Amino acid sequence: MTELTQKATWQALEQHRNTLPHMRELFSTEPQRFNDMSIQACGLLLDYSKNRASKETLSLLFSLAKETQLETKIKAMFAGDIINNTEQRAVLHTALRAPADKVINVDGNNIVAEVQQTLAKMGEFVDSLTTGDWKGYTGKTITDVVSIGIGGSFLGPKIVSQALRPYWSGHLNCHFVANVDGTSITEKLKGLDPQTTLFVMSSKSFGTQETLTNTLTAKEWFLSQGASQADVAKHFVAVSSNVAKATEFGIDANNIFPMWDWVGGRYSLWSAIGLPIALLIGMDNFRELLAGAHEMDEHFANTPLENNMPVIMGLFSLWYGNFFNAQSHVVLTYDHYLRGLPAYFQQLDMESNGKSATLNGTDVDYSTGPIIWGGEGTNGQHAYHQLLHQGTALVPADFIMPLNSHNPVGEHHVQLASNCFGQTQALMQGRTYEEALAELSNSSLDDEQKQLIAKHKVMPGNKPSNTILMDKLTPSTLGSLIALYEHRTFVQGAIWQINSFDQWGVELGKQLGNDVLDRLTADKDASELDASSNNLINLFRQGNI
Ligand SMILES: O=P(O)(O)OC[C@H]1O[C@H](O)[C@H](O)[C@@H](O)[C@@H]1O
Repeated sequence: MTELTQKATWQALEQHRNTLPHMRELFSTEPQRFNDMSIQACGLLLDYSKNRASKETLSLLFSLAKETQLETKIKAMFAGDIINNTEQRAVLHTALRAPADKVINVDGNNIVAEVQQTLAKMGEFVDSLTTGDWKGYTGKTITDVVSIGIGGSFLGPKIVSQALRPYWSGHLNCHFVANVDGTSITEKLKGLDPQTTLFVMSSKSFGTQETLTNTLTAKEWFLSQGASQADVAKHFVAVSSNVAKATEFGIDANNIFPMWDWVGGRYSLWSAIGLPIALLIGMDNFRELLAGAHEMDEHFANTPLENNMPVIMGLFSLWYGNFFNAQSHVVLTYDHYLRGLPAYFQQLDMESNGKSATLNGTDVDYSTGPIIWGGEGTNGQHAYHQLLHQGTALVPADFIMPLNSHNPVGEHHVQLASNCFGQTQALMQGRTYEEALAELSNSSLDDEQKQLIAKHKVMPGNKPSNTILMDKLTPSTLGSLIALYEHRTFVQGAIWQINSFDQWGVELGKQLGNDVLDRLTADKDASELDASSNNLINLFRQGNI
């Protein structure tokens, strides 16, 4: 057994789990529950009252957080300690949104100054593109930006740009290419004019196969349409921590925006990786996004655990994963602009906390990161909510909704809100057999049929959810919301004593993929591989089944 599961508090939580009454009962005996179990910070309200928790639960969970030195670990992250121990790196995405006068030293350099310089460089670039000063090789204004990147160098900019659609301020449009599947770039390039298209190649390492291949294809397309090699500088810029490699690739050194190894890919939208966002919403709004995230950083770093939003959310997720065997967590956004957020949180959390070894290499004997999934309300209500309500798996849910819509047409928003709140209520209270039977009292069914149908209409309830509200979706509230989930991920990783900032699990597939590529392209024999891989390779070479 690991130290964590041996802790008296851990064991007390295990005992305590079975003593909790149904949430219906908790609500009926605690009229103050919403007041006691909701907090406001950074433009967000978190209602966590619809959780399987009493005062004792909370007190045990906070004790666990304290005993696992969560507060010390939070301080260590903000101070730039080398908390990513397997890569010997600091973890400082928070420095990307720190105020300009803050000093955070890494290896003797004040990184906040470097961050500010890069933001200024981004600002100049955004200005020159949005004013139309930056011209393409035939003197035309740039109208389209194609962002090429994958993983953390793709999803953040894409989802945030989508979420902040009401803030797009200029004439630019932005397209995203990530997958190495040639269809992705081919379809994106259709209809684009090389004279008015600019490519932003985003790769922290500048070594990612998909991004290099897509950029080469983009460059070939560009050159094949009449542009010359000398014109590339006006149409290709890069964001990378590997400036040398980017220059070698042919990107003009003046057009490379730096990032740093103390920013993890999935935490990097706040850096120059966010350039596509800034191009669409303007630099002032981009700075608002950073300010919102910074506000959440301050809240996380300085608020006692008991009132700390990311801590509370992290602890509840751990509560269900470790003590109720919940294997997944659903994020339900009741806002069409936020429809991509579940995928973003999926990348953030699953790449961070999908680990099985503790920091010192011991195997864990408890669940770590859950499967994060989700979608847009109300669509999901007509699909997978059935399982949330009556399935055998326990799936804790987060409901996210702005109180005011950017598109207040007719009755839409009030209907959206009624669905959102109605769902959390149904999950919590459920429907008993007696209630279901009573609902059928006026039907023409005979008693036997009524009893059968009533049985199928029973909903156990007691299904946990958090509700997160904001006045309106703005760059600032979105910044706070994303930072909230970043820190929630940190809280869980810290208690589980895992490294939330490396991703060794993605390496083997890449390595073997490269080996397979050799076998597919160089006709290298594959018979020494397992029979399945060997046959699949042969079928691909053959080109038909
Ligand atoms: O930005 P890059 O170096 O191109 O990396 C792109 C992505 O690929 C890697 O395999 C990781 O799984 C991601 O964390 C990373 O964001």
